Amino acid sequence: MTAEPKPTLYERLGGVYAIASVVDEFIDRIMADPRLNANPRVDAAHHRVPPPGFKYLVTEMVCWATGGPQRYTGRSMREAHAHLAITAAEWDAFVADFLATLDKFGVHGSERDELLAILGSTRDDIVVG
Ligand code: HEM
Repeated sequence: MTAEPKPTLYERLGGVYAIASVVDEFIDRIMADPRLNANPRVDAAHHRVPPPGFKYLVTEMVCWATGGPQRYTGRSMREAHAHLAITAAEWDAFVADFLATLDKFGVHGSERDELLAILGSTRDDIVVG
């Protein structure tokens, strides 16, 4: 008997349509979060960047990072966030928003843990100090 290969995280999440739906809700949530927009640089960028393009890039990145066939075409995390001076407290608010979105879509267990690990792996490139 040959063991079936474990489906990728991308497949277990439901592929691009499911991931794009989660990103859509998540970006709406963070762009309106007063804890994040209290940082004037984040607030300014959130009002300058058109949400559809932002959602497109984040969807591309999540699909790529979870093992999907997409390729991320945006800037590196360090390059995209260096000018924003994001603090540890802002990072924590961002993660709380992410968890609230996963709850809303019923993403639990291993999928939730694996997504949190991917998120956490970028922290040092995004948070200053
Ligand atoms: C794992 C965590 C994060 C991921 C995966 C992520 C992903 C991205 C991506 C893909 C872009 C677009 C890059 C490009 O334009 O080429 C971006 C830009 C941006 N991100 Fe994040 N981000 C993260 C954390 C954060 C946090 C914590 C904040 C705010 C507190 C934030 C605020 C922004 C803003 C405001 C922009 C637009 C910057 C600009 O164009 O001036 N991000 N992010």
